Amino acid sequence: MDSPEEPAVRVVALVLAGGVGARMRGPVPKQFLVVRNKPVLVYTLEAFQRAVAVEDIIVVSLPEWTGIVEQYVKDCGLTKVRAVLPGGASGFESIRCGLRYLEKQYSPEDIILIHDGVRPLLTEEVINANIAGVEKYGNAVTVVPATEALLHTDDGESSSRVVERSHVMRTQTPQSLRLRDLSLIHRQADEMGIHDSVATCTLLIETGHVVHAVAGDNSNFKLTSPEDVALFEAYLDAKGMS
Ligand SMILES: C[C@](O)(CO)[C@H](O)COP(=O)(O)O
Repeated sequence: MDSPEEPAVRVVALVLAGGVGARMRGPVPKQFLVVRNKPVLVYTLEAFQRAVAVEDIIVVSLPEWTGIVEQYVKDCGLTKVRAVLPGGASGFESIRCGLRYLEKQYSPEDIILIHDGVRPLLTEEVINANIAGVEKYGNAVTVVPATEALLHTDDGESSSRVVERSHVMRTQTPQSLRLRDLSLIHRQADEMGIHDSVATCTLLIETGHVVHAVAGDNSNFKLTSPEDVALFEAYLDAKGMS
């Protein structure tokens, strides 16, 4: 007798575009900055659109920009984008907004890749490494090694303690896990009185879980300050993407 077919696991990108980007000091939030005729966020969404394993993309945006994002989605043929949702006051809150939607639309076993909208040079290799990491370990956090000397500081001005760099991993995104585990850590955060956390990897640790690293790459950097735009343009030239 045939066994009943397992429903296929879907891979969903949850792209965060809800930050105001104060450090960029620009006229528009950094995810909407137009670089070589295209907003940064569109480059990021295109990386998931190209990735064969990714089925759906959900965008969480600054509330007043959702209409504009929907227009970009239409104009740029981003056919995998299923929803553009208004975000909250922090990354943590924006993930919550996404989570409420995901819990209604997807299955607990589906794999969610949480990614910063301002990391536009994400590769399919890193996306696939995240999916494989979730399948093998239950979660995957993209990291790169620390290559500089690292010093601990309490006051931001002086240090008397070296942090051994071989014990440090610099995190990037995607940070990925099954929907059921994303729901679980946010439920645990509520129970523990955690109202904010820097990232999904920090929330996993704060709620008592072990995170598993997968290799990112230096081109998957976060556009944070004005100099990063020049770096982004240099990468676009080097990769022949402009
Ligand atoms: C999630 C993150 O990109 C990991 O490096 C980072 O923590 C995001 O920080 P932000 O200040 O919310 O941009």
